[in-house]
Amino acid sequence: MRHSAAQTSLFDAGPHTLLDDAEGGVRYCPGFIAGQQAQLWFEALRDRVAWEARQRPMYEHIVDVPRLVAAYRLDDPQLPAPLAQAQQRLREALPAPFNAVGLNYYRDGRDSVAPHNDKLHSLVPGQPIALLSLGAPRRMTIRTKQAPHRTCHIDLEPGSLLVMSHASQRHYDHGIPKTREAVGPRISLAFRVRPFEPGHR
Ligand SMILES: O=C(O)CCC(=O)C(=O)O
Ligand SMILES: [Fe+2]
Repeated sequence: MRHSAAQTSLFDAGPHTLLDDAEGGVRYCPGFIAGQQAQLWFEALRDRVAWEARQRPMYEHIVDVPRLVAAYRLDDPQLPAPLAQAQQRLREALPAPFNAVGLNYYRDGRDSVAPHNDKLHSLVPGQPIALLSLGAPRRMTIRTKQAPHRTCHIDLEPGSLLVMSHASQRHYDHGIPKTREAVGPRISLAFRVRPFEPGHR
């Protein structure tokens, strides 16, 4: 890891190591972005991103993906300002050469993401995934893939950053379960290092 004043401030914000492995495991940093800033980014992205409602096959049916999504390459000239600013903040804190961001918009407690690991073939080995949370808090469940399953729950607060190692994707699944509790809307930004081919858009 690179050492810089900005990186020290990441650690000053009080990261918690939830799981450990040779690549940094899974770390949670509350207050990575100030609350007011997180709220402004939430509102701007909610209102300006061209959110997509997707469908996917499940067994012999086609089902709605239970959240709205969007994705950008970070070199996109149309990149919304909050994403460029968030990328800059990440660059101060982590050495990873993030080049892509996936956005998830959970409108209410019925929206969710099923337990999964991020697709390893579309990630550069050794590079982390950084999840920045905006809007209402939601609970994430992280679970060992192998029995006996060990489960950890973490409430992802607005302005928090969750950094997951590439290695952690092989051994753990993560998801945002549905909840019957009255929860407000949440947007997550998943910054990744993708193996884009030169010239590919
Ligand atoms: O919303 C989150 O915090 C998790 C999103 C996620 O796991 C993903 O986009 O792959
Ligand atoms: Fe994921």
